[in-house]
Amino acid sequence: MTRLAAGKRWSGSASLFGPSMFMNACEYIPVLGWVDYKGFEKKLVDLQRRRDEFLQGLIDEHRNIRTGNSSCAEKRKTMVEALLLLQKAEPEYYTDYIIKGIVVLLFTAGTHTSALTMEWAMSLMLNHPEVLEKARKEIDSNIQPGHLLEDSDLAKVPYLRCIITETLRLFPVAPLLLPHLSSEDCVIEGYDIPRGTMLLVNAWAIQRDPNVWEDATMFKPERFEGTEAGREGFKFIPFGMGRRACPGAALAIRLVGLVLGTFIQCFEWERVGPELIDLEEGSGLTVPKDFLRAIERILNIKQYASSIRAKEIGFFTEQLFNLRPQKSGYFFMLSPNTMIKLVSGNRYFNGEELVLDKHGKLDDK
Ligand code: HEM
Repeated sequence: MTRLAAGKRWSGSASLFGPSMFMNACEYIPVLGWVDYKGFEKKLVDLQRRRDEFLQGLIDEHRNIRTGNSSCAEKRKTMVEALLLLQKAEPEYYTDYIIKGIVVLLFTAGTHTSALTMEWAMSLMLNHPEVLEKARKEIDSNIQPGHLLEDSDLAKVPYLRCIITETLRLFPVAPLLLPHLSSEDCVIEGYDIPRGTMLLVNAWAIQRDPNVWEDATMFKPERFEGTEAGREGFKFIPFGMGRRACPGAALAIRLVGLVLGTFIQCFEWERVGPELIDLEEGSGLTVPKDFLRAIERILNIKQYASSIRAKEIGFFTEQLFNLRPQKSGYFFMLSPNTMIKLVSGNRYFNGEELVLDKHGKLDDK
C-alpha cells in the first residue's frame, strides 16, 4: 500500500483536461480518429488556443502591473505575480508556458471542487435547519455585529468547520480520488497487483462504511466536535493521502469556510417548501449535485443584512451557482481581495452588474 501511495499518478488519455473527464470514442475505436469523429480533436485544438490566449493575457497584464506599465496604482501580489517573480529568479524553468500550466492546474483542481463542496454543504444544511441555526448562533456569538466574517475569524467558529468536514465525508467531490499507478509489484489484501496497474481508491465508500462510522449515512457534524479534522486515519480521505494528496486542502477548507460562513452570517435561508432538497448525485470525475433539478428548489433567501452587504456578498453567490466573472485574469477563488469585477447573473440579484473594488468592497459608481 505504501508503495502505491508513493506511486506515480496515472496520466490517462491525452486529453487537455486531464484524465477521463470526457470520453472520446476515437480512443477506443482508433479508425474513428482518422475522420476526427464528432470533430473532437478540432474542438480541443480550438479550446486550447482560446485558453492559451486567455492565460497569456493574464500573464501580460500582471507583468505590466509589476513593471509599472499599468494604470493600476497599487501593486498587489497575486498568484501570477508570485510566479512571475519566480520566473525572474529561474527564467529557464519558469517560462510563460510553465506558468500557464500551473494556472490551468489550479483553476481545474481548485475551483470546481470547492464550489461543489459549498453547494453540497448548503443543501445539507437546508435539509437540516437545526444545523444551520447552530452555525448561525455560533457566528453571531463569536463575530462582532457589523463585522463581515474574515478568514482570520474561522478559528472562532469550529462548528462551521465540523459542517464542512461532515460534508466532505458524505459527499467527497472526488469520490475515487485521482487514479494512481503502482510503481512496483505489490500485494493488497492478498491480491497480486503488478507494476503499472491503475489503482482507484473509493473514498466515498470508505467514508460511508458502517464498520468504521457510527450512523454512517447520517449528516451529523457533531461527530467531529472536539476532534482534529483530518486526523481520522485512513477513514477520512476526501483530499487523498500521501505525497500526492491535494496540496490545496488547507486553502479549500478556508475558502469554503469563508464563503459558507459569510452566507450564513448575511442571509437567512430556508427551503422553498417542506420537501427536502434532492441529494441525488450527478456523474463526472468530480461529483456534482444534480444541479439543474436542485437549483429550481434550492433556496428561498431572505435578505438578512443591509442591501450593500447583500451586494458585496453577491460574488459568493456567483461562485456557488457556477457563474463566471466577466473580467478575466483574477483568481476569484483564491481571495476576495483580488476580485475586481463580476456580473451577477443569478436570480437574486436580477442580473445587475456588481463592481467590487480591489478590497472586495462594492464600488457604487
Ligand atoms: C473541497 C475542495 C477540494 C477537494 C475535495 C480536493 C480533492 C483532491 C483530491 C482527492 C486529489 C487527489 C489526491 C489523491 O489522488 O491522492 C486532489 C489533487 C489535487 N488538488 Fe485538490 N481538492 C480540492 C481543492 C483544491 C484546491 C483549492 C487546489 C488548489 C488551488 C487543489 C489543487 C490540487 C492539485 C494541484 C492536485 C494534484 C496533486 C498531485 O497530483 O500531486 N485542490 N485534490
